[in-house]
Amino acid sequence: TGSSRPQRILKAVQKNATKGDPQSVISAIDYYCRHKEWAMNVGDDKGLILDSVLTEVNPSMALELGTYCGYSSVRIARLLSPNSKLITVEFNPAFAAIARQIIAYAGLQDKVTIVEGASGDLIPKMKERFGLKSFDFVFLDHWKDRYVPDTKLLEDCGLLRKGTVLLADNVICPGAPEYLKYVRNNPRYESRYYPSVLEYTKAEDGLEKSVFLG
Ligand SMILES: O=C(NC/C=C/[C@H]1O[C@@H](Sc2ccncc2)[C@H](O)[C@@H]1O)c1cc([N+](=O)[O-])cc(O)c1O
Ligand SMILES: [Mg+2]
Repeated sequence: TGSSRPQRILKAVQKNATKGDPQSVISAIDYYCRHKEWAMNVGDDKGLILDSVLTEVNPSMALELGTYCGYSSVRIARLLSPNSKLITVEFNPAFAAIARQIIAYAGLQDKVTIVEGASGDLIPKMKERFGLKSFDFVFLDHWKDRYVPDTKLLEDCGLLRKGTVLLADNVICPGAPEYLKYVRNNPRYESRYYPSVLEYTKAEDGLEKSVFLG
């Protein structure tokens, strides 16, 4: 039994990045996944769009669905203001364990809370568990068939407020057609598509930004 891809990504971070330097962690993962072994991080092309939306929103409370190795957790948390927080939800304990180490290596452990479990189970418990009113920003990057049910769940649990920004990865590749239909035909959302490429490839992909109108 050899190592897993997430374990090899962690090794590449420990070998090539500087402890406490989030940008070097991001660059180390991007280099490894572009030149050695592809992995499903949002990546450097779509990452620049994520960065620009985050800078615009400047969220106090951010939610990420689908942590994987923590690449986008680091991208998000490095741009948060002091006292702002990211909650990231991960279903697979092995992935969560790697992500925790990568987030800590970047020095961002005080800004990021990784919760292990399924988004569908955890979203209804978030208000009570974290004493929060609502999220200012949500990054969707988990199972693509969970984008619509979890968006509806966030609405129903009162976790979205007027102006909350949802940003969804992979709306073209692998694709989230039901989600695009849901947010684009819904008067409660103002949506915009940001064209880009699938991480580390030339295939078409993009991010959908949707503002909840309340
Ligand atoms: O499948 C993709 N992403 C699914 C991601 C899933 C991640 O989220 C949880 S599932 C979960 C987490 C929380 N709650 C419930 C379930 C998994 O353990 C994984 O860490 C994907 C695929 C490609 N691709 O090119 O094939 C490219 C991408 O950028 C992708 O994001
Ligand atoms: Mg993705």
